[in-house]
Amino acid sequence: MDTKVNYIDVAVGVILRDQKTYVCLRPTDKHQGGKWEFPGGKIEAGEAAELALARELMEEVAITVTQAQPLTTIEHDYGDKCVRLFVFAVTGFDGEPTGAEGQSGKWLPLADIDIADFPAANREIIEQLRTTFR
Ligand SMILES: Nc1nc2c([nH]c(=O)n2[C@H]2C[C@H](O)[C@@H](COP(=O)(O)OP(=O)(O)OP(=O)(O)O)O2)c(=O)[nH]1
Ligand SMILES: [Mg+2]
Repeated sequence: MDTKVNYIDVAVGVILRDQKTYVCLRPTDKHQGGKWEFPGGKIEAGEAAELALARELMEEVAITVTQAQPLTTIEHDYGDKCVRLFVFAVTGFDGEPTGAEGQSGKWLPLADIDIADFPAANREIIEQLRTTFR
């Protein structure tokens, strides 16, 4: 039996400005649908995480990333799938974030961030944001 875990690698951007972060609502028909998320998506085979981040943030929220730093990497088993999130703090960007794929988006004050609204894998990010960026 193959016991190796196949992780889905995902690039995630915590877009930061004025003590707020831009989050999007995941469509209900998608994995973890109905939860808020940090924009991002699957890293393609052979693609660097930073490049996937820039590509996904252009596709999903129509911004050009000009400054990003790795925040953390999170491995999480949802039971139906395992994800590995490469999380970046996006502190510089051109353009104004918008739900470019028709999804809802909003600037969420870091003071109001609540783990209950995000996928379970995001717990560590939420806790880090509460302490680091307060
Ligand atoms: N983008 C994003 N994905 C997250 C977060 N937390 C979390 O567990 N995930 C999971 C949900 C999904 O299983 C996976 C990301 O997949 P995705 O649906 O965004 O991928 P994608 O943008 O490439 O979309 P698609 O082409 O497959 O439709 O990571 C988060 O904060 N942001
Ligand atoms: Mg996505």
